Amino acid sequence: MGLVQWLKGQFLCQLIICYGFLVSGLLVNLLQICTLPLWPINKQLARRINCKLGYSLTSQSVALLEWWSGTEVTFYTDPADYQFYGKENAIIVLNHNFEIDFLCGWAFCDRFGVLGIHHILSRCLLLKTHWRRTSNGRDLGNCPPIPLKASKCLAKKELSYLPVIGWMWYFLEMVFIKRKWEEDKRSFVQSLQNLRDYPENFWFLLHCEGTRFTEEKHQISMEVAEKKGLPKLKHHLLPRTKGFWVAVQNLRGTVAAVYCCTLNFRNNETPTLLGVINGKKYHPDLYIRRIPLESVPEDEAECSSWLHKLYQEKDQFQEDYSHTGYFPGPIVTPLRGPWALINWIGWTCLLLYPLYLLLVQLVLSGSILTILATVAFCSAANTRSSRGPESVHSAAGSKIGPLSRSSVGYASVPWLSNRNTPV
Ligand SMILES: CCCCC/C=C\C/C=C\CCCCCCCC(=O)SCCNC(=O)CCNC(=O)[C@H](O)C(C)(C)COP(=O)(O)OP(=O)(O)OC[C@H]1O[C@@H](n2cnc3c(N)ncnc32)[C@H](O)[C@@H]1OP(=O)(O)O
Ligand SMILES: CCCCCCCCCCCCCCCCCC(=O)OC[C@@H](O)COP(=O)(O)O
Repeated sequence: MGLVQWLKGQFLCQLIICYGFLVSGLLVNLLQICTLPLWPINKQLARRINCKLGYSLTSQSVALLEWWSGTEVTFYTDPADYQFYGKENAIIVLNHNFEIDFLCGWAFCDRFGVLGIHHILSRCLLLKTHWRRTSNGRDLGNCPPIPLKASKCLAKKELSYLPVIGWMWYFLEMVFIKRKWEEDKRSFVQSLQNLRDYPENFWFLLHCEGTRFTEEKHQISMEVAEKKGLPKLKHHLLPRTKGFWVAVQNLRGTVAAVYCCTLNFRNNETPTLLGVINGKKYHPDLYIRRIPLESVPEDEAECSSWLHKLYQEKDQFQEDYSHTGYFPGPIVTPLRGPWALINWIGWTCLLLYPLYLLLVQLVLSGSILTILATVAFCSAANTRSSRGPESVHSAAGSKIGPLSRSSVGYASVPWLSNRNTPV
C-alpha cells in the first residue's frame, strides 16, 4: 500500500475532511442567509450568488469522489445527444439504487458545468472535450463553451432539515415534498413554477421510484405492478408517475428534454459514502439518453403509460448490463476540470489554519496532560479507523444480488433513510 493510500485510510485525515466540509458548509449557509435582504431587491442576482455558494460546497463532495477516492464516472451516450448537454434545461430521470448515486449525479453535473460555476479556466485552458474512447474509435470533436448552470432535484421534505446540505438546498430552490399528494400539490406546483424564470440553465433530477431500491420494496411494488397489469421490472421499483407528469406539465416551455439516466457499478461493487471517504475507488457507468420533451404526452394517463414504458426500457438496459458489463452507445469522458479540487484545497487551507494555531497553542501551553490526551485521542481514532467500514460492507454485499447491493451500505448511514414503511 502506498503512502497516499495509507493516508486516505487514516481516521485523522478523514476527520479533517469532515471538519472542512462541515465548517465551510456552515459558513456557506451563513453567507446564504446574508443574501436574504437581496431577494426582494434583485432576485436574479440573489439566485446567482446562491448558485455560486452552492457550488463551493457541492463541488467539495465531487472533489472527494473524483480526486480523493479516484472514482470517475464513465459516461455512455449518443454523440448526437452530447452536444445538448449543459446547453439546455432538462428533467433528469435517474434510477435510485446506490448510496452514492447523488455523488455520481453531481460529478455528471460538474463535467457539464451544471453544478453552478462558470468554467472560465476550464474553457480557456482545458475544456477541449476529450473523447477517451469511443465504440469505433472516432474523435468526436471539441466541447462547445459552457455557460453557467444549476442542478435541482425533487427531494423528500426531511432532507431540507439536514444541516449544511439541506439548508443550502433551501436557498437553491430545490423542490421538497412530503410524498403525500394532497398535502404536496400546491407547494410542488408553486416550486416548479418558480423555476420557470430561473436565471441559469438547470437540470431537474427526479427519482420516479420515490425511494431507494431494496428487495422488500421491490417485492411490494411488483405486487402493485401485477394488480395494474403492468410488466414486472427486475432492477427497478415501479415508478410513481404523478410527480413526473406534474413536473413535465409545469416545466413545458422551460425545459427542452428529458434525460433518461441509468447508473450501475462494475464488478458488483457496493459503493458507500464511507468507502469514498476511506479513499476507495469505485467504477460507476452512467448511460444517458436525451428525449425531446415534445415526445412526452400531455395527457396524464398517456404520460403515465409513457413513463412505465421508459422504465421497462431502463430495466432492459440494466439486464443487458448485468450480462455484458456495458451500456449501449459510445463511451465519452469530458475532461475533469480543476475547479472542484482548487475550491477544496482553498477551503482546507483556510480552515486548517485555525486548527494549526490551536495545536501550536497546545504545545506552547506546556501542559503534558493536555498533549498526552490529544495524542491518545488521535491514536485511538486511528486504531478504530484501521478496522474501517469496508470489511462490513463487502462481507454483507457479497451475499446479495447486483442491483440490491445498495441497501446494505444505505442502512449504514441512518440519516439517508428515515422512512420505515416500504414505499
Ligand atoms: C445523473 C444525472 C444527475 C443529475 C443531477 C441533477 C441534480 C442533482 C441535485 C441534487 C442531488 C441530490 C439528490 C437528492 C435525492 C433525493 C431523493 C429523494 O428524496 S426521493 C423521494 C422524493 N421523490 C419522489 O417521491 C418522486 C417520486 N414520487 C412521485 O412522483 C409521487 O407521484 C408523488 C408526487 C410523491 C405523489 O405520491 P403519492 O403516493 O401521494 O401519489 P401517487 O399518485 O404518485 O401514488 C398513488 C399511486 O401509486 C400507486 N402505488 C402504490 N404503491 C406503489 C408502489 N409501491 N409503487 C408504485 N406505485 C404504487 C397506487 O396504486 C396509486 O396508483 P393510481 O394513481 O394508479 O391509483
Ligand atoms: C469534502 C468532504 C465531504 C464530506 C462528506 C460529503 C458528503 C456529503 C453528504 C451530504 C449528502 C446529502 C445528500 C443526500 C442525498 C440523499 C438521497 C436520499 O436521501 O435518498 C433517500 C430517498 O431516496 C428516500 O429515502 P426513503 O426515505 O424513501 O428511504
